[in-house]
Amino acid sequence: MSGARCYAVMPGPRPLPIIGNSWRFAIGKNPWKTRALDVSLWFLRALAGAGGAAKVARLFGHPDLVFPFCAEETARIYRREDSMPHRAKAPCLSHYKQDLRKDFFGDEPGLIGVHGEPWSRFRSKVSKALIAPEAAKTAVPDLEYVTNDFVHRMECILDDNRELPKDFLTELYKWALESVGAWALGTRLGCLKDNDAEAREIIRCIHGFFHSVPALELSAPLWRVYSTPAYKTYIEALDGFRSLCLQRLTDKGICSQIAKNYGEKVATILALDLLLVGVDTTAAAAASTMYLLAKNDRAQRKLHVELNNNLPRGRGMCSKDLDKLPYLKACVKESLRMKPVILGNGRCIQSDAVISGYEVPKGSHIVFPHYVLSNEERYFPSPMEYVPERWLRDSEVHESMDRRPREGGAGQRGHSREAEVCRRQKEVGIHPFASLPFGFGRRMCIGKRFAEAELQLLLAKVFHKYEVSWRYGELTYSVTPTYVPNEPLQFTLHKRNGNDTNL
Ligand code: HEM
Repeated sequence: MSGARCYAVMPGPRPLPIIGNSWRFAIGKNPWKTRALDVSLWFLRALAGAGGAAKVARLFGHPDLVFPFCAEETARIYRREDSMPHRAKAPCLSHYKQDLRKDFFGDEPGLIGVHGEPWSRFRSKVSKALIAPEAAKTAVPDLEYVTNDFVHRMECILDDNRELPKDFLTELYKWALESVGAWALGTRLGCLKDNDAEAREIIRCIHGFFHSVPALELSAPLWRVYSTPAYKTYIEALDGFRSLCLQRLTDKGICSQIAKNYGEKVATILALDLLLVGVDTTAAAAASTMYLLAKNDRAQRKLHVELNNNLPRGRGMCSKDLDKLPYLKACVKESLRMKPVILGNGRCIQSDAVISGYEVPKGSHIVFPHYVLSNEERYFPSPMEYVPERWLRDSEVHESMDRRPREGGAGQRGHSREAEVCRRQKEVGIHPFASLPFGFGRRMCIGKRFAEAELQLLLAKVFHKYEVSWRYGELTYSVTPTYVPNEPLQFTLHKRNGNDTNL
């Protein structure tokens, strides 16, 4: 490690004797609030300086956190990771799988909250079936049914001013859960119905689960001392999801392939993991993309032109139809750049390493803060501007600009601004490690292709049918642990004339 600086001099908040740095999160004053980790990341970025790294050391019951604020360094660390990457622990979930319900999980604990050999064994069983491009492509027709039902539901829940209800984020959770159910279990769960007792029970579990995660996994682990209300809700929800997966596994869906090869137990455990991480993630991504498009007339108009020109009429959609929507895909990438669902991905290093020029001891937890990198001028010029075109290839940019409806002065000004951002983006290029919403390497998101198809279908249907507008102030966001808006998502929907033939 010659030439590297000593770990002790890496910048970071100074730990106090005995209580270290944990007290900062316990007190929860800015910039150390578990729900405002975006603020903590920008604070650490300032401490680190350009291209540097910062740390939060001596956290109670948790390894030190090291934050390298550099895309090159991120690439270097990811590329040297071993065959069994360790991610951050999810202590309460591990406790559920490995202690409380050990009789059920045994030596097949799944993917989430699992590391080392057990993770590697499980992932090698399920990886191929889930990651293969065909896995998401063949799901498109089933996902389209779910999406059509959801868009129909959106119309039904509008108020007299054509505004969506305050709890629209929960509606998005229902859509995402129904979609994962269709893909993974090959069945309809019924979450989009109002009066179905079983559906109500599932939705109660979703609420319980997602609302108790921050208290259990991000705050002081009081649940280890006594059964806190959040703990009870969480365990009840996990038991509910587990029995749902056991009862609803069918001979269709992606998990049925796993069941054929490795048995129903492995398939059920996989289904549970997919439900646990495949619902709030896609719902958050859908919420942010709708919001950013609703606030950006120019991008929304361009998207509508692309949809109008390419969506099939008189038949259902297939994966080839999604391939004709580069602008829509760019809109999703741009949303995940500005508002990534997971602010930073992590790896626990298994041996000593030099990171950003500092000696970092093994066992430290490296957090790649891609939320900060993807909102920095040096990687994405004018980072606060929503410019999906920066993700398009040259030919696609020209095509999308030519097709843009000409609407006079304001449109022209927008056009030149977006062209200028694109020009500057072309100059710096897009660093492949500056925006990594789905992670990277062997442990990257196993549901990426499915999530992309699911999002594209929903957004295509919604923005083809409606002009979506936003009549309120800027949304604020919290980490829950996904990055979601705090305020109600009361989008206003106006039907576009004659464009709902697809629904
Ligand atoms: C926009 C939506 C989504 C985002 C942004 C997202 C993001 C992520 C990220 C950042 C990771 C960690 C990757 C790493 O450590 O390198 C991850 C892991 C994972 N995701 Fe996703 N995800 C999304 C949707 C989904 C969906 C829909 C599913 C399944 C239905 C899913 C299943 C998983 C699983 C099972 C893992 C754990 C993989 C492992 O540890 O081997 N995700 N996701």
